[in-house]
Amino acid sequence: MREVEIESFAGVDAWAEAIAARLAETLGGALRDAGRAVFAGPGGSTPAPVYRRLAATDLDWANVAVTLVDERYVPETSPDSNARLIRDVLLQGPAAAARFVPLYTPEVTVDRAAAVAAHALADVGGRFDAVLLGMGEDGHICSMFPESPTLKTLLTPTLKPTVLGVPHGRDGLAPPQERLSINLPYLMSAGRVILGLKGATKRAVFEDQAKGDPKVQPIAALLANDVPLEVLWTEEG
Ligand SMILES: O=C1O[C@H](COP(=O)(O)O)[C@@H](O)[C@H](O)[C@H]1O
Repeated sequence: MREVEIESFAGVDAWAEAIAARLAETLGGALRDAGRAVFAGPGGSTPAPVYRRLAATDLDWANVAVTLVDERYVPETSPDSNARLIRDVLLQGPAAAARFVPLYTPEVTVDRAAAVAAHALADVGGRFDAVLLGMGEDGHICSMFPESPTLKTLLTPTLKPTVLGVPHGRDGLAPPQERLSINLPYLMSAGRVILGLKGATKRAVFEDQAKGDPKVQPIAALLANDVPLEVLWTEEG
């Protein structure tokens, strides 16, 4: 199991600034090398300060594709929509020129929507240059939830990068939502993966889960496989 240093920052501003700068550096490098770049980020309560700073970065956003690492199976009109957060906070200012690739489409089933999303991500190269992750207090990243029936498949390192449908269960939302999630191979093939953590509880959860079973614990799976992971933490929750 690989050791990854947890980099600590004094306050949310310094933490968000550092994450946004690293994401922008990696996206800028991909734009220079390939003329295009792909970013994938989370929803939830953590990323907004990072998205606000990244949105204002001077990048060739017209050649950047922005997508999600996971999505609740709800339309963007729902307050639970991760796409809504991306549109409201990241795709603003200079970053409004980016191409957004949502994961949610209204299909007959969540699995059909996952297949459509997998195709859409393949259409923008099937690989992410820069990824931002959040983590729930149960140790989930993306929509890789403990005891979820799709967890082992999502964490299987030998599959191709794809998007899977996740049945509703322990996501903490009321009512629980079906989900769409990228799988671990998408993180293994990424150029850079930054996990942003806030608060003492999440740091303790990360350190505990890092010692877990990579077949069923997402943090352990990140460390047991070749994910280019950096962990940035601030005490301020
Ligand atoms: O439900 C989700 O949870 C995780 C963690 O959310 P946070 O509020 O603790 O930051 C998030 O990364 C994911 O995108 C989201 O769908």
